[in-house]
Amino acid sequence: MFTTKLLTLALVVQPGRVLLGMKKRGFGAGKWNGFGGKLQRGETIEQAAKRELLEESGLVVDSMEKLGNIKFEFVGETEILDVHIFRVDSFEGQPTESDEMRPQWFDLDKIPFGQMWADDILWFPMMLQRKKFLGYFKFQGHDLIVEHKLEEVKEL
Ligand SMILES: CNc1nc2c(ncn2C)c(=O)[nH]1
Repeated sequence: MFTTKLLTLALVVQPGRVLLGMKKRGFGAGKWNGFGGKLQRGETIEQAAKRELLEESGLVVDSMEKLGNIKFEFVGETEILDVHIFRVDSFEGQPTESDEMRPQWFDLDKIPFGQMWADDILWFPMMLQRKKFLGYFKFQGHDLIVEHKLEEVKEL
């Protein structure tokens, strides 16, 4: 009954700040988010995360760690979004606007959670503390969380 779509999400973190992108079109347009998207045929999740970051921000990953996995359900829809979340601590290049994303650095005490997906404020602190986490969020529309689970885990 449910199908699953694998997606990647990469958060680029430097001391005291995080890079977010303003999504310019498509799913989640108008929200600040990390960088990511779907896997191409034959790609691993890690390869897709690196490719999507390069395509959407112009940055080449030097080091990246898998920190989270969140499954999203939307009431009335049968496709589960299975989002694999990575933290990027070192990269090459300069953040560059793409068709999809307008990148901007945010101080960690000024993250625009009010203009992000409603779940982000709940798991960002774990990602910033390098904690590993598993989550499940059920959304009603794109703004209301009607159910969720979020736990720190030792291993993903
Ligand atoms: C539904 N909440 C949510 N969805 C996302 C996110 N990143 C990519 N996608 C598809 C996110 O942070 N929250």
